[in-house]
Amino acid sequence: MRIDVVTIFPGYLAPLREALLGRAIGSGLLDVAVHDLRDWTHDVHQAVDDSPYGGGPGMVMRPQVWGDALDAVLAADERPARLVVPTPAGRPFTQADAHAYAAEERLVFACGRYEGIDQRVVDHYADALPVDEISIGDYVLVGGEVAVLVVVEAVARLLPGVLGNPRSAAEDSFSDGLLEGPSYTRPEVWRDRPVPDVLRSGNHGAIARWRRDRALERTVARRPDLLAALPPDALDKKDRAL
Ligand SMILES: Nc1cc(-c2ccc3ccn(Cc4ccc(CN5CCCCC5)cc4)c3c2)n[nH]1
Repeated sequence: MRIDVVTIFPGYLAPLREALLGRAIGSGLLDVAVHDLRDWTHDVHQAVDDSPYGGGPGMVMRPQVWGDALDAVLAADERPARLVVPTPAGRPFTQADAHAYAAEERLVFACGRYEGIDQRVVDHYADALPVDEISIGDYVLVGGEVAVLVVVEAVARLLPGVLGNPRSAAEDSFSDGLLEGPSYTRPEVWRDRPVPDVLRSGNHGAIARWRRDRALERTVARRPDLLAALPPDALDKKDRAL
């Protein structure tokens, strides 16, 4: 998979080259190119923003610079691409989106700053390729770069060969619609807190039941919306008895 990121702060994307993702890039599983939007400015001030039509706070990013940048970046590789534009006003990015993006040959991310990018940029490219305006949560960041780090990490870990232990991606929380329950490792007792006995019993049926119960309890307490979204047959009689 090829990933391109266009931003006025290329340094913000440096963490992509660390650790797991750094190894994925090194092993050729992932090809990441970060581009400085200002390379496509032509004025001495390298202006990328201007005042919003209709008034309002802050500045809006100019369409011309983004058009020149995205035309050049898209033309640099013939693989079909999906354009992903983080925004507070986007559709929520989910694990299902991460799986869908992991199947793409190429992702191009447009990182806005200020109050965002002139809407005509998204509208223009939506005539030529799939464009997603996505939010990573109901809070307002200063720009799209952190959202891109989140999305790239969620997608890259799903690529075959990137994770040392592929089972863990397959057994992600949300994969069965519930939050995952608590995890424990050695020592058996830590600061007078023992590991739950069932986990040391070797009784795999009882362990599976206990883990399911803890996942249900946690989901009820923290994410009742996930329960409501479960298909009707997702909870069995024992689940409902909890
Ligand atoms: N999930 C998520 C993604 C982002 C994100 C992504 C991309 C950009 C580009 C710029 N910013 C900053 C910014 C600040 C203020 C506004 C205006 N808006 C007015 C009404 C109330 C909400 C804010 C918009 C954009 C970005 C923020 N934040 N959170």
